[in-house]
Amino acid sequence: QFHMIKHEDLTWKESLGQGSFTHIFRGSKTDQRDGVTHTTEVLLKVLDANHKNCWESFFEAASLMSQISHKHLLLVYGISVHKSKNIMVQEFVKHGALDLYLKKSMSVSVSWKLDVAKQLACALNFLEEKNIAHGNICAKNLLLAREGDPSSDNSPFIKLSDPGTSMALLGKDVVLDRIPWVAPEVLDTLEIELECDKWSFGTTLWEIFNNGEAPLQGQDLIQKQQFYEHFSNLPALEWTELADLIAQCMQYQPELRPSCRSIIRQLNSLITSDYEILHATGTLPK
Ligand SMILES: N#Cc1ccc(Nc2nc(N)cc(-n3cnc(CCO)c3)n2)cc1
Repeated sequence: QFHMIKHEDLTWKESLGQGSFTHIFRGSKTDQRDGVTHTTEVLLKVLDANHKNCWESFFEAASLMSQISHKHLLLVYGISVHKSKNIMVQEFVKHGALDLYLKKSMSVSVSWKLDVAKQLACALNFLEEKNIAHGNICAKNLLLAREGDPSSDNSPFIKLSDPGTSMALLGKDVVLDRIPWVAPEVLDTLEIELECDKWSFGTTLWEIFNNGEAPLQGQDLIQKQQFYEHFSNLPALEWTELADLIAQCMQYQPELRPSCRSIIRQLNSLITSDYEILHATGTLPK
């Protein structure tokens, strides 16, 4: 169920960093279509050689993304296996990971952030309708395809990346380090259900409205584990309606978390609320 890409059709460029057990590189792929050679810019995601045993899960994650297509889901062109290297070939998303973008550009507006949040909620709604849990929702896995800028009215556009290697295969420490994105119930079961993505959506909302700052930044694994043991919550945002939505998503009882439809409805009312005007001008419209 995968398109196999020949290694010689890939060109490798600079390293762009790393994820869990993976390294990512900018690159390009060439393919012949009706006798014409096409060169496409791609992102090459390579599974670390010392985690070769995870290759099924690595490709499982990718195949999840290539079985279904949606405008806010990352496009995976295929895989390439060469000697001991397992490579996922993804579309190259122009502006990269959202967490880094938010940290760099502190000047995105409240409506920009709400627009991104709504796009993520739509992607999750699409997955929920297909009963597919993603399992690794976070700002680092949101890729910015279009910046959108305040001057012209074009808005940002994001794509949800593949979930990467499944929790079951990641070491306990990697799972603990994903606190507070990973839902509390996952620590016991290592099973990902739809409700887990709602929890992670709440954490990601918190990140977006804190300009990409990681929640529980700098806390060690013990402190992170205690955060769940004490049923703690993230510091509430000033905007109470938004803080309420985050709190609804980050409820310790999975069945109490809102449906995607409810999340989208609440985001729509925040988008139409006067907060943006009040926030921008300090006064409410007459
Ligand atoms: N400067 C810069 C710059 C860097 C990267 C991209 N593009 C891109 N395209 C993708 N398909 C995936 C990613 N990506 C980034 N970090 C991860 C790991 C966490 O998911 C994945 N980046 C564009 C510009």
